[in-house]
Amino acid sequence: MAEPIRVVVTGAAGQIAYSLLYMIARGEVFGKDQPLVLHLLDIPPMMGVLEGVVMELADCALPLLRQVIPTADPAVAFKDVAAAFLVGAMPRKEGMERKDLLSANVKIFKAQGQAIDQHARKDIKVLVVGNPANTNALVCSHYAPSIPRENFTAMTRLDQNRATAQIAAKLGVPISAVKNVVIWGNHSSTQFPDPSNGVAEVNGTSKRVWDAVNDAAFLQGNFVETVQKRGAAVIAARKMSSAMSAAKAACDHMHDWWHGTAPGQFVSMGVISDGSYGAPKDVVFSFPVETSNGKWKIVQGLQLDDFAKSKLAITGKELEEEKGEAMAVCSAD
Ligand SMILES: NC(=O)C1=CN([C@@H]2O[C@H](COP(=O)(O)OP(=O)(O)OC[C@H]3O[C@@H](n4cnc5c(N)ncnc54)[C@H](O)[C@@H]3O)[C@@H](O)[C@H]2O)C=CC1
Ligand SMILES: O=C(O)CCC(=O)C(=O)O
Repeated sequence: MAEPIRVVVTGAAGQIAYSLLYMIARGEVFGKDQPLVLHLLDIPPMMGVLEGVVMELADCALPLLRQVIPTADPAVAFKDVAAAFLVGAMPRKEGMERKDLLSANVKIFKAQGQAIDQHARKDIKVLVVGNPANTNALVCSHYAPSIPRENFTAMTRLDQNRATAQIAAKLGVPISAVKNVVIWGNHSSTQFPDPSNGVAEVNGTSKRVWDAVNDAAFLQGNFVETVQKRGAAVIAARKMSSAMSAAKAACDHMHDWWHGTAPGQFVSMGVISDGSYGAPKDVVFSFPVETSNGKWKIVQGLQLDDFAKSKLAITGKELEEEKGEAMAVCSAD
């Protein structure tokens, strides 16, 4: 069996972590033959709750879990870690936009970027989940200059999973029959869920999602809005933000980054933009990517119509504004 790897989850006493830790420790992300040492970071007042999570992890009797290190010290949490799930941040309440969290949350990601820079492995893979996820990932990378910028990513896989589920339901096919419906831009209500390169297996035949659904008004209207506003709909219903589905999406994201995507499969990841498809450069923008050997590559050559281009422009503008605001907050600190 392989040597254990160290994996950190921040916000480890929170609701997403409660689902996420079990999935990671069962081997659903790094593999069923990859032993793990789990580092659990939370803030000092949550250490009592975290102790309960540690007890439960022990009581799960998971063969791959070699050690659990609960801590409130980022230096301990990030020491020698190969992968980081940065979940710990304040969630929004009903009526707020995710960017309303920016001033409180970016400072967390500045401090954690600095700790990653000093203590983590230089090939660490960082997934930022805490909102506003794209801009937090940008800030985190900015304060970890010794680590390549492509090692910092933000989660838009939940949005992709939501979009895929909406299309599958519309067509009355299983989720596994729908592929390559992707998310562009920000994990916010300006994101653009794009079915135009999606394919679906319907009655044994592979079709473009666009042709299979055959309802442009739905694909450019209700579908887009439902995915954009799904997080808010869950908050309105649950009075708490999505957690089980967020944990599942975090596992999907890291799994595909770690192990690679299947040939021809696109997944959505917030990654540092090189300006592809006219997106602003140097913001963390969600693109369709393919992954192999632990690296992601933006899928090139997809066609964007005028509708799609206008949506990318809106979400790109929002990311540039968030970047300006975040950097101002961080430099005022
Ligand atoms: N990107 C995405 O698709 C999604 C992002 N989110 C975001 O994930 C974040 C976490 O959500 P939940 O787990 O539901 O929240 P939660 O409030 O249940 O848990 C957050 C945990 O983070 C901890 N925390 C706060 N500051 C910290 C710090 N400096 N270091 C370490 N831990 C810290 C808190 O003490 C708490 O235990 C929120 O910002 C939420 O908006 C949630 C769902 C989807
Ligand atoms: O919507 C939120 O603010 C919290 C959870 C989230 O980001 C989501 O469900 O997409």
